[in-house]
Amino acid sequence: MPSVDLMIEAQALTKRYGGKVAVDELSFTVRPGQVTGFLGPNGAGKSTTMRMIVGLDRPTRGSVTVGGRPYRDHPAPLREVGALLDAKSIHRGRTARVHLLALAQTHGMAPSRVDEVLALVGLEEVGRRRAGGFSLGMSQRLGIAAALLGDPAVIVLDEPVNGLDPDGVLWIRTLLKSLAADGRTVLVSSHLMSEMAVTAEHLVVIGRGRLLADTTVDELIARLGVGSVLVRSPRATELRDLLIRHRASVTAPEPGLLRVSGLAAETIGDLALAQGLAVHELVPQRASLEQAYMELTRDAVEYREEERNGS
Ligand SMILES: Nc1ncnc2c1ncn2[C@@H]1O[C@H](COP(=O)(O)OP(=O)(O)OP(=O)(O)O)[C@@H](O)[C@H]1O
Repeated sequence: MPSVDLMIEAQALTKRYGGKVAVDELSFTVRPGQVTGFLGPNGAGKSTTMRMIVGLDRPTRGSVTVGGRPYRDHPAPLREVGALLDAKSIHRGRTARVHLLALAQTHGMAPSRVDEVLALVGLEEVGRRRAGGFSLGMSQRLGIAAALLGDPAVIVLDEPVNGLDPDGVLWIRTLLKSLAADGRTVLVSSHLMSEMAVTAEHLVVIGRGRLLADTTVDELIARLGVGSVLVRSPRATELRDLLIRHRASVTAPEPGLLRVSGLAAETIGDLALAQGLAVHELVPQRASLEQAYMELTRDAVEYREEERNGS
């Protein structure tokens, strides 16, 4: 188990490739003990940011540190930061075990750790098979094994859910949560809000290299007004006053219709019944977290920018 809590801190982090700004003045903090989801549409700059975190790319301006210093300045970086950036970037002719053994040897880790991490990611049966023949899902697991080899306090995974079947998705969700529960700092990127909403507690959302949100999942849901209930009632005005007295926030999009946040549908129905107020419709708006994310990132979707540039 890692003994230290290490934060990832980006300050005005900026990366340019020629005329293209991939990451633009990005500042955020990733804390230990929770899974932080790193979200953004394709081309938002997530991979570039992650490469800078682990020293594979240099910032054009600004900085990113792990535990207060740049990754390159850590004496034994693999023991502090484990990363999966590109699951297919492995020596295809090597077996999974040999791949991990080579990593362990060059970083002064015990060979016994290789079998531990193979078991941890469910690859013990195929450890002696060549990695070149692995499916994307198996490669993802091998990449995660490599990231966990040094028992690091900080884990950075770029799109680890890609290519996994539903069992694999559930497995990784459970793994990430348990790594965070151990007190590790876990940063995981995805372009799927629905997956991050059930995996992460904290979210950093970027679009076109810029920060769009740095908040908890619950706060984001509240801020974007999702989790509301639509209530249709012939006595909407009285019902509205009643719900406000129960600390709900209520808007009236049209006569006879209320949009209520802060109370569950069941509570609204019970309160209305107790006051003898008829309710004709009571519809929880659950599916809209993904929509809210689309709304948040709408202007940041890469192809729109290209459309504008091309026109
Ligand atoms: N080596 C590079 N040279 C030039 N441009 C690059 C390079 N790496 C990334 N970019 C550009 O920087 C922008 C951000 O890319 P990045 O891969 O970081 O985004 P991402 O959020 O990880 O996207 P995706 O979800 O598609 O992986 C993109 O416009 C990309 O084309």
